[in-house]
Amino acid sequence: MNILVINAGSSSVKYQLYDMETEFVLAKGRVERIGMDSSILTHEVNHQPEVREVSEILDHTTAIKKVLDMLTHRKFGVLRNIADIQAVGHRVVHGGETFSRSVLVDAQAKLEIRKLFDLAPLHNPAHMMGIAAVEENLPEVPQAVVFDTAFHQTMPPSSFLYAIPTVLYRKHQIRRYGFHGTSHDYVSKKAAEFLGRPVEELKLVTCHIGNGASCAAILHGESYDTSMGMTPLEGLMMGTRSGDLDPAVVPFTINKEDLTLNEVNSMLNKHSGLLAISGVSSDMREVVDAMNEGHANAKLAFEMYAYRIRKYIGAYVAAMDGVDAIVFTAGVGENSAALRTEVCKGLTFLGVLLDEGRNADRSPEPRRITTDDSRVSVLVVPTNEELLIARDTYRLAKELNQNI
Ligand SMILES: Nc1ncnc2c1ncn2[C@@H]1O[C@H](COP(=O)(O)OP(=O)(O)O)[C@@H](O)[C@H]1O
Ligand SMILES: CC(=O)OP(=O)(O)O
Ligand SMILES: [Mg+2]
Repeated sequence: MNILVINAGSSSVKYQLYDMETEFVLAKGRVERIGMDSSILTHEVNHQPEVREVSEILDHTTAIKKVLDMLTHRKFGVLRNIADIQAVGHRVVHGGETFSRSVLVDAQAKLEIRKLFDLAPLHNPAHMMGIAAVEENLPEVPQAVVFDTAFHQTMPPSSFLYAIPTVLYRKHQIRRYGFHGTSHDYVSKKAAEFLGRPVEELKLVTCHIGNGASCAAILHGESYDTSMGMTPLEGLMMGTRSGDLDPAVVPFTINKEDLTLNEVNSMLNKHSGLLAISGVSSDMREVVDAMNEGHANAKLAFEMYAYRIRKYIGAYVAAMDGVDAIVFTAGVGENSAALRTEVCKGLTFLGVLLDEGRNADRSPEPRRITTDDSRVSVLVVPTNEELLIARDTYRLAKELNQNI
C-alpha cells in the first residue's frame, strides 16, 4: 500500500510517499511560499533533490495538485497514476481534548478540528486546507489525521492545569496540551529498544530540539509532563519563540511600547528566542558559527538556549523521582554536538558522563553518547514523525478495508 504523508503549514506543504510493505520512502519534498509570487517545489527521489521553481501556487489545492503531478511525472515521478496512492495521512498540530489517538477523516473529525482553530490559529487552518485539497484531488482516497497533542493526553491534571480559575478550563479548555507528541512517542520507544528494556519500566526525558522545541517526562511509556502548553509558545527558548516568561510582560509591554495584543503575540512567536538574543539568526547553525567567530550575543543566546533545556531536564527528573536516560532528537538535538555538551555539562550531579568521541560521531542510528560507566545514559535518537503518521494511517486504512 502506498501512503502519502502531508504536513501542511500556513505557507508550505511537506510530503513523503511511503511504500508501507517495506516502509521505504519512495519520494519526498516540499512546496514553499504558497500564496506568494514565486513558490518553490523541491522534490527528492533516492536522495537526489530536484528543485523546480514554479511561480504562483496560490493555494493549498494547487500545491497538492502540483505534488501529485510531480509524483506521477514522466521523468521525476515514482507512480504511474495517482490512483496508486491508497491513503493519505496528515499531521495535525492541535487535537485538543477530543483526540487522544489518530482517526480517519470524516465530517465529525473535520468539525472537531475546525472547533480547535482558536487554539492553534497558525496551524490547524492550514491542516484543514490540506485535507480539503486532498478531498478535491483524490476524492476516493481515505485520509487519516495524526495529532501532535494526542500522546500527551495521558498527562495528569497536576501537569496539565494552569493555576488560574478553573472556570476557564471548564468553559474554554484553557489548559496545557503539549506538542511534538508523535516525536516524543517515537523516540521514547526507540530509546527503550536501544536500551533493551520495556518502555513500561523506564523513566525518560526526551528533548525534541528543532525549530520548535519541547522536553517531555516519559514515565513508564506515557507522557507525564511536557514543556509546551496550550500553544507551542510555552517552555523552552526556541528559534523565534520566547518560551516561558512572566505573563505580566505582555500587558506591561503593550502599555510601555504602545503595541497591540496581536503585535506582542507576533513578537513572542516570531521575533524572540535565538533570533532576538543573538541578533544573528533563528538557525542554530548560524548562531554556533557566529559564536565561534567571537560574537558575544550569539554565545549568550547559545548558553541561554542550553540552560533552559538543562533546567527542564532537572525538573523532569524530580517530577519522575529519577531518570534512566535522556534522549536528544530533531534538527538541533540530532546534529549539534556542541549544544548537547553545553546541556550535559550541568548534569554531572545526576551521574551523566559524556563521551566526547561518541558525542561527535554523526551516525544516523540511535546511539549512546555517555561513557559505559555513566550512571544515566544520554542517547541521540533520530526522530521520524512522518513514519509514525504513515504507520497510523496504514493501520486505519487497513481496518477500513476490512469493514467494507
Ligand atoms: N548541524 C546542525 N547544527 C546545529 N543545528 C542544526 C544543524 N542541522 C540543523 N540544525 C537546526 O535544526 C533546525 C530545524 O530543526 P527541525 O527539527 O528540522 O525543525 P522543524 O521541523 O521545526 O522545521 C534548524 O533551525 C537548525 O537550526
Ligand atoms: C508544534 C510545533 O512547534 O511544531 P514545529 O516544531 O514543527 O514548529
Ligand atoms: Mg518539526
